[in-house]
Amino acid sequence: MASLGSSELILNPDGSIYHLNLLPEDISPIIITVGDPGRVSQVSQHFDSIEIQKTKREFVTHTGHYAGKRIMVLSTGIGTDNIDIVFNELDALANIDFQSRKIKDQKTQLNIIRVGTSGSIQTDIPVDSFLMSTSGIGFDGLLHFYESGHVRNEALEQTINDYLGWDRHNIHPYVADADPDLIDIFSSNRIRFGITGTNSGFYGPQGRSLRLQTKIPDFNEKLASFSYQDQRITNLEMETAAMYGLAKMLGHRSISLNVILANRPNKEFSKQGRQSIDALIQYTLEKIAQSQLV
Ligand SMILES: O=P(O)(O)O[C@H]1O[C@H](CO)[C@@H](O)[C@H]1O
Ligand SMILES: O=c1cc[nH]c(=O)[nH]1
Repeated sequence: MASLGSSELILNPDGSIYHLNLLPEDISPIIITVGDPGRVSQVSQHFDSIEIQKTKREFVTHTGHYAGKRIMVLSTGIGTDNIDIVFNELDALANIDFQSRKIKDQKTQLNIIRVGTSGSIQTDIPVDSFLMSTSGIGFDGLLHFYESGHVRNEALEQTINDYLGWDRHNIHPYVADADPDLIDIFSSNRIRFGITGTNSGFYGPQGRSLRLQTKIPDFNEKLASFSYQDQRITNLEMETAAMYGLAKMLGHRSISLNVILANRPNKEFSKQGRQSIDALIQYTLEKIAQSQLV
């Protein structure tokens, strides 16, 4: 097997990976991702000890210990463009030998758990509730750049594309599912479930209009009216579908948990977002502590 060239696997002078600024020993197979760099310490403040703190651009990492488990929390910033960087570089840290620049024979599987925020498109999913994404519908296009057909949920993908008929707008979403083992670990009666729409923007791509007119005026309503095998599209955010697709292609496991900050049809926004996010962080850490994850 040929070595990966220095323009492909890019390492910093200290041997760390290009964007995340991490060495292979800095990571743990239990990884919490958050969008907001400020949310990293909101997670790690609950750790029993913090071993590593590193930062570059929007990528802040704290690795530490919680209830006897080594856990890392990493900020991804906003959007699936960053998710592409984060997942490829986390996988490189786990599964590429940085000395030989060759892919390791023995792979390490990572468990990547998003603790994020999102907007509900259903009237009955209130602000400050917790939602687990069983599938992600990617309007962002990232998976179209990879050989990803084998990991996508093609039945749901076909159904949603037939229903929307938005090929005329150059919009052809892909679909990828959550990892079933992580669904079991993080489920409880505190969690709502739904299909999450992931898009490449916060305003027009989520049907928001301040001064600019959107091209599809009933974007959110059309998504909210879709159903598939008793499941609905419940919420919109900017990372989940790409996380699910990339995790499956790379042989990792991923789950996305979100606090609902906005209820779009009810035109409400949480007045206690920080407390709700902290509650989801503590819920997630407890579920990790109780799990067999190592
Ligand atoms: O709070 P995070 O995790 O960043 O998630 C949501 O918030 C950001 C937009 O405000 C997007 O990243 C969206 O996915
Ligand atoms: O409406 C929302 C709220 C949070 N994050 C999003 O991406 N959209």
